Amino acid sequence: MTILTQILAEKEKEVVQLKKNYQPASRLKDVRKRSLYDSFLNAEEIGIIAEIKRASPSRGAINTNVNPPKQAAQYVNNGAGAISILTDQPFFQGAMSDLEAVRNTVDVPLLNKDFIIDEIQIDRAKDFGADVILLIAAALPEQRLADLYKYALAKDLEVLFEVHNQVELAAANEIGAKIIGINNRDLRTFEVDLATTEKLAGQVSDPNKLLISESGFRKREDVERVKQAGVKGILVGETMMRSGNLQQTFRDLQIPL
Ligand SMILES: O=P(O)(O)OC[C@@H](O)[C@@H](O)c1c[nH]c2ccccc12
Repeated sequence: MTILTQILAEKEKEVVQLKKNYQPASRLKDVRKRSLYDSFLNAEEIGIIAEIKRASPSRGAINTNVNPPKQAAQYVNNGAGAISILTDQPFFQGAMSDLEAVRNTVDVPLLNKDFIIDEIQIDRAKDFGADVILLIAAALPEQRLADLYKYALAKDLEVLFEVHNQVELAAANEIGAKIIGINNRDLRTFEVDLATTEKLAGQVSDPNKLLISESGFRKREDVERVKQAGVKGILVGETMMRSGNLQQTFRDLQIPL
């Protein structure tokens, strides 16, 4: 059984509980919409989505003492264009309350990073302050992805549609995803290879698609590589969470387009 399968099995249980217990109610103090698409598509620099990730199945504990709103504020002060908040608890030690806390601290677009398999998780993401949700092509059949995509749009959320190979990229196009995340990490094997972005980004010619490269960014040359491939943004987790000098880390990774 792959890790993705294990995570999805846990999500099934979480969704059962949510359907029993979750009382939909917006917690938003500031309802203004923050668009990842608009802010990244025509930017003059590579956009950086900095992630809050305490731990992960592939890397174990990363930074379990993080204070999410404080960390998010530092990300934004150093130039992050958006923040990703991992809210999965069993595998990543995140929480929905992290998202809410960050929402009340910074004003950039927020991505709720989780394994979404059901509409109720989208309702909850919206309630807790997400502007963008993640849909992982590898997690669900295409018809289900299409349904969830539509549901999110109807709730005025944006979707980062995550792909890792050509079949998944074809699904993204079929569904009409405007923001495509190319994950350099294979969620089945954990192997990270920036060539994934090089291969897949070259197959997207529509200038109205916003391409984001995800995972494995450590140094400037990594960003140069995916910039050549045509992406407008990068998603950086571990390097941010381990950085002892965020100003320096952002200086290294932020390059003009
Ligand atoms: O820590 P990294 O290598 O910078 O990766 C960040 C991000 O791309 C990664 O956390 C991620 C990409 N897709 C996901 C799906 C679920 C959970 C996590 C992820």
